[in-house]
Amino acid sequence: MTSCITYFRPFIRHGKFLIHQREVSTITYITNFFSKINPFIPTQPPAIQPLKSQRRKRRSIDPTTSEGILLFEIQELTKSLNIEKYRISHDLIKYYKNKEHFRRIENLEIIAVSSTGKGIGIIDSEIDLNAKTIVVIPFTLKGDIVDCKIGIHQESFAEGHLLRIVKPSSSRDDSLIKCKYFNSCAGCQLQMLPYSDQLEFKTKVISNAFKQFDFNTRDLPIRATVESPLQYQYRTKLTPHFNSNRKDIKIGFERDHEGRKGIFNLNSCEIATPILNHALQENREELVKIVESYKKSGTILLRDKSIENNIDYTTNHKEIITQKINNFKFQFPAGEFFQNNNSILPSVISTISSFIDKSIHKNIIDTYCGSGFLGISLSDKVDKIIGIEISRRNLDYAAKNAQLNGLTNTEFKFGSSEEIFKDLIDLNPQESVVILDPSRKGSTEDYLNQLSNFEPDLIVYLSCNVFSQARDLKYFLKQTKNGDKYEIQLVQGFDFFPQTKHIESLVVLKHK
Ligand SMILES: C[S@@+](CC[C@H](N)C(=O)[O-])C[C@H]1O[C@@H](n2cnc3c(N)ncnc32)[C@H](O)[C@@H]1O
Repeated sequence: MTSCITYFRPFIRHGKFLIHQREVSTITYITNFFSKINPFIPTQPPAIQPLKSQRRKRRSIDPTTSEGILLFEIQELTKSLNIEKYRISHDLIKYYKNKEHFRRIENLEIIAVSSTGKGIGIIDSEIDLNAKTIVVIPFTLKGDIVDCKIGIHQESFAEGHLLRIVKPSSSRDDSLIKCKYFNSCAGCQLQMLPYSDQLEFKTKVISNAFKQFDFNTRDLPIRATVESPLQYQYRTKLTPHFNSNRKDIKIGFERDHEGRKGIFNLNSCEIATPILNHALQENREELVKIVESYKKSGTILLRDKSIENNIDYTTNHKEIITQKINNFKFQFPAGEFFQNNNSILPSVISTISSFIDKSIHKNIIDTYCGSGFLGISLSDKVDKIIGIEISRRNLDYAAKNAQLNGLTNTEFKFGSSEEIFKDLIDLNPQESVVILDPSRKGSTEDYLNQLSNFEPDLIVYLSCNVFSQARDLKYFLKQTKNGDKYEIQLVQGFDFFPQTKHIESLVVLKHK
């Protein structure tokens, strides 16, 4: 009995909850049960330890990651709601991590949606009846009333798992959901939201990102997010995971369902192109054969290689893929980076084009150039394109793609983007456009300082992580030598990834 009391102690003190939601936790049952059979079980909560002694040194959290974004947005929300005390005891974090205890909450109202695409609700803390616990619940919208169970506790919030929508938000339309795995698969977050609302959500994410990095968003030219012509069936590459158990092979994605994790079998993905769905369904035996040849878990590549009337896919990382965007052809190895949603690429190119003035701009410096997609697509706007890329395989294809499209005005260099600036001494900065399109983590201070010293007339920053983009732009504008000589002329999202929380963001800066 003593060990039972020790085991349940953190919860027994909360046999009585004074909360707005009706709580039906297993703990309540257990507490009631033990209270009945053992009168020595304390009915009053023991004194709560002073905050100070419970506080651990906070690890530093990268503000451009999901965790950092949530932390910032939760702080903003609690400030706006005047909730001074929201916390989770570290004893409880440890407890939840070690034992699988779930607390069930009924009729919880979702009061906001974070830029991570997850809804946020507030419940009373389990450790301190005067404090609140923030709950973050995937697949929910502002205004939904839900039943959920509370799982693992993180430092600033608890993970909630949706059990049931009790009353839907006025924005929710579940008839729009096309995928049978929606609510279970971690891939898409927004299928229940009408597409125009998805675009609005993404514009707000962009605004949140700039706000997080101290921009006054009212002064920024943030334009409405550009829609994707294809809202389903657009993804040209999938990388399903497989497990290590060869007797029960599963090929699919990470589950995100009622707190259960792990890979689940998936034989369709509504956002992927039809040929990739064919691979997942009809050609599943082929995929299983490939997986059988591996000993461990991993991912399998599915790359759409359809072009014109030739509809096909490959699983071979080295196979050379050809894609046609506008009037240009691009080749690259199937396992290397290429943009994933071809349908929206022409509108990105035409937006960037609209800022390039043939009478002023003579050079484009395409940094983080991959296989040359941006520079080559804009090659008819200027006299010279110089690209730089850190992946040798991508770089080789940038040079080959220039040839494939009959271009003679390009030069592609191998190296890290910071190294390009020393080679630009012969170029007139006032005639130059610098494009940067780094990966999720963004650029570096070294790069941004050199960019500022070079002082090009136009800077075009395309990013799949608007939070690292906003961080970089804050640094560039405020902390580099010539940053204050630039003004932001455009901030615009492009919906490269409909039905998901992701957004591609384009920012254009012009020398004043
Ligand atoms: C988001 S992709 C963009 C590629 C290209 N702009 C496109 O649209 O296809 C980012 C590229 O940056 C490259 N990269 C990453 N770090 C780099 C660095 N320090 N210097 C140069 N290229 C880098 C990656 O290999 C990848 O090809």
